[in-house]
Amino acid sequence: MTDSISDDRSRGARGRDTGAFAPAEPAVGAIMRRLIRGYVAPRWRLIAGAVVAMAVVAGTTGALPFLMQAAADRIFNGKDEQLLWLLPPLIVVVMGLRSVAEYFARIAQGYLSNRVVADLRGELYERLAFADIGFLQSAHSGRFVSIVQNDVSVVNLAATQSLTGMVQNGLQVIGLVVAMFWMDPILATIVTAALPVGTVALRKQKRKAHRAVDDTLKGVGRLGAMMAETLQAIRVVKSYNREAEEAARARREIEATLAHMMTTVKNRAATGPITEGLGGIAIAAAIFYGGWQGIHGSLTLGSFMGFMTAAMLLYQPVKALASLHNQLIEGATAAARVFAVLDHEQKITELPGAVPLKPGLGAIRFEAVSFAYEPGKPVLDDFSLDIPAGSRVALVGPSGSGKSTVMNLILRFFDPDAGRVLIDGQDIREATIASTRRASALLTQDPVLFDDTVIGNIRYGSEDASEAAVIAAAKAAAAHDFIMALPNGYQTQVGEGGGLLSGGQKQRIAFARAMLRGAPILLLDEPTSALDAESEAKIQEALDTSLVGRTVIVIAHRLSTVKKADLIVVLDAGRIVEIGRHQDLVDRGGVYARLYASQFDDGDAGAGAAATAEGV
Ligand SMILES: Nc1ncnc2c1ncn2[C@@H]1O[C@H](COP(=O)(O)OP(=O)(O)OP(=O)(O)O)[C@@H](O)[C@H]1O
Repeated sequence: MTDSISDDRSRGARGRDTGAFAPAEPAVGAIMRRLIRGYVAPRWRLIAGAVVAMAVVAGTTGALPFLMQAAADRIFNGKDEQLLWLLPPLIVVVMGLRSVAEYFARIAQGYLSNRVVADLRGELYERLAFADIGFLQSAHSGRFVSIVQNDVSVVNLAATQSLTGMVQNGLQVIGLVVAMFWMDPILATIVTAALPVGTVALRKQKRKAHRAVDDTLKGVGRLGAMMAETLQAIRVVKSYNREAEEAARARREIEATLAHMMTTVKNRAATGPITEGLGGIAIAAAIFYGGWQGIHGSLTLGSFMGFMTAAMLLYQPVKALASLHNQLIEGATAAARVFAVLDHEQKITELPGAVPLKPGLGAIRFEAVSFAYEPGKPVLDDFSLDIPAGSRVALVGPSGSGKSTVMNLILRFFDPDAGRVLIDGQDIREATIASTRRASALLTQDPVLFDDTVIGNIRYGSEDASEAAVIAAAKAAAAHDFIMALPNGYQTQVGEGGGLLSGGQKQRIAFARAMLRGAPILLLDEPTSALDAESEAKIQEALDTSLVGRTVIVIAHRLSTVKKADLIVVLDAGRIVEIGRHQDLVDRGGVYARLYASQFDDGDAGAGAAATAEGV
């Protein structure tokens, strides 16, 4: 039993990975085609320029053996003095041309690969921002960060660079092989016979290379998740003296990832002996055959030297091609993970003829709604509820009874499995997503502030709002006075997550943001539960005065805050077990009455409640 508990904990949120980013062994060809078609081909002009530059590099490389042959045959043997004056400047011109072409080829290649990275990152970021909440919750956010940052870099390093490298080196190989066959077809056959043998040997490495890279990327993703979690939870980490354990946990992951990286390194290094071994045999055979022909046949020293120059020059691009093959697999593996995120099918989508939700007063209706986050585990079961416009409704019930889920469905974060949710008589599934969400303003238990100024945070989602409107919203949220007392007033930077403000201040800024949005529906997910009595009283007062006419749904554990609600909905296991006004429910003596009594028997709850008894 103990073991299973510790297993669960070590996996926990830290180990979450649905496997969505770890496709089976990727079809390298298909992935490369997609990468080329979608990201490389649109820059065809640049590619054309790069190919021309690479062709010049290959052509000038192929010309060098001929120049060597001419030097040996006509200058040394033929004593051609005129050529002696001509050849060196010609070599300088050829080499100069080669280096200029190489310079442009490199710039084009660098731009192309970085462009692909930029495109992929932009697309991923956008896709993640629009992704379903359910998908985003399927893995730690650190893993998504790692895919955007790390996996995409591997696509760049391996896929696009190796792709251009393959073109460049491939052209050189073609140039040199053509030159060799031109010079001596038999010698050329001897040297190039090694090429197909090497190809077969390299293919065998493919599976190993894929696994190693996949494991490395997963490890880096886990490390990213760990780091994000440790930093976010740093106050808890320190207060529990867990710094050393957190560091040790990260170190274990780093060491495991290092082992996977070393497999990749060994795979890459293994291409050396394969190409070198085969290259050595080919050159030895060429020397023997060439030497034999030199002694017994008609092969001149110049022809032999020219040929051997070509054979030696061939060695470098062939070696590069061999290691690029491994890099290509690495890049394809990373690209497959990136594409898995890009291809994730959204479940919350708009119908083809979706229309904007007509602005109304915020009446909400649940019609026989059933919903489960996971198949077979129903959270709402045949749930029907009518919330008239402008009313204040409190959702109460035990933890896990489905209160937040009701809000998730109003915001269309998820769709019901059965039944309908209507806002002002319109099925929200038939409306556009943006207009549905515009109908509500959400205030969560844990207020979310961005690393921006106070005014930037209040204006979030209402960027066009005037300064006067911002101030009016801040006043309605009882925030104006403390904002004015901040060092730079509305221009004060709030720090990461609003870390430079108190919990109550953050909540009031978040409330001002919700007020500024001017939505007819306000969803309050226990927004005051973490506040001190004074902050809570201020927010309650603001709620009472500023929200007249709006539909307010509040989730509250402390029942003192819901006494004035028009309707109290008591949930249990996804069903409404009681519904009515406070006094009616107390008089009925059912679940609510018992919950209420238990809270007021409890000394703490009673004391906390006393200050806010005039709540919603
Ligand atoms: N994203 C999710 N994926 C899977 N299950 C979930 C998810 N969110 C909630 N649940 C489950 O759905 C049930 C209802 O959760 P919900 O958050 O709606 O309850 P709640 O009444 O708001 O609880 P609390 O008062 O503790 O916030 C719970 O059993 C919870 O474990």
